[in-house]
Amino acid sequence: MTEAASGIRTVPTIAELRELVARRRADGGRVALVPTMGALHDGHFALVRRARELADLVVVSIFVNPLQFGAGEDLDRYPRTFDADVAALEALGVDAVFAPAVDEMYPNGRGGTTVQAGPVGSQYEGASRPGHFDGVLTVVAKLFNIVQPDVALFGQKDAQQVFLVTRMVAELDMPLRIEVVPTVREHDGLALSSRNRYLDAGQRQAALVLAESLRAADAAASDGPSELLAEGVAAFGDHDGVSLDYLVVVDPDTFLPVGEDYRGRALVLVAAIVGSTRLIDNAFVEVGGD
Ligand SMILES: Nc1ncnc2c1ncn2[C@@H]1O[C@H](COP(=O)(O)OP(=O)(O)OP(=O)(O)O)[C@@H](O)[C@H]1O
Ligand SMILES: CC(C)(CO)[C@@H](O)C(=O)[O-]
Ligand code: BAL
Repeated sequence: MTEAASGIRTVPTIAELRELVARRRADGGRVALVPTMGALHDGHFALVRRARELADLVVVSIFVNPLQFGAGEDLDRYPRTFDADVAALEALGVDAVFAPAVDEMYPNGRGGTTVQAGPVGSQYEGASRPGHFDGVLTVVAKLFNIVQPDVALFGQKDAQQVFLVTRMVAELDMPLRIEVVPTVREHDGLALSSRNRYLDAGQRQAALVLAESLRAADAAASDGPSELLAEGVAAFGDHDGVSLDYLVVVDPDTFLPVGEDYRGRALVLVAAIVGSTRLIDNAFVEVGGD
């Protein structure tokens, strides 16, 4: 374990992290966990700031989890900016960075015990990334067991992840609260994402179509689900180098697509490939008027 002057610690092992958390918990302190894959940006920092408000001890995990990447995905080239990440977290008053090696988390490799995300886990993101959410829930469950936080924070940008993690916590009776933080955007509406680094200037501009499609869907929401979807999809019309993966409107309570008679609050999910980079975004809308 290494300790900087201000007291941030980078902890590579489960045993050391458990010890550190147990010491603070013995003083009656509340513990918050912010799980990340590093390459931190202002979206992550919003989670960390909220964690700082909620807890006495803030743990940020940085772990690029191989279990949630499919064959041919960007596991090897996923951006890694560890020193800058730790410096930024130190400035935000984070107490500990849990940064385990892959062997520390999966000493028996792949093929061990995993959490199954269920049917919603194979829809939308899960349809394009088979096994992704089993990998996410498995590592998140491990992190919850290791840190045993009072609260864990997740970003609304990964809406399906939020839904599945919240449902896992409820269905497996995990004793913690999930706090969801709104999506942080660039001034022009692009949702911050570590994968935005893959975009060149032209692709960065083209990527605005995701947020535009959500705005178009919102503007048509009062007319009903099919109008909303038609307008959202139409926004992709003339964007070269962008291919729409899915645009769907779901009931936030079930994550199932809404029927044509649906009225009320709904969630529009969009995913598109810009160049070779897969990006996602989402927005709440009021179907059928306010
Ligand atoms: N723009 C954002 N606003 C709010 N939270 C975010 C944002 N981007 C990421 N997060 C949240 O930060 C946490 C860690 O996410 P992760 O490390 O995968 O970053 P990411 O930017 O989503 O990366 P990726 O490019 O892999 O999607 C997740 O809970 C995620 O939802
Ligand atoms: C929650 C998470 C850190 C699990 O690896 C990851 O899916 C992410 O960064 O959103
Ligand atoms: N932001 C979710 C993690 C992933 O894309 O693998």
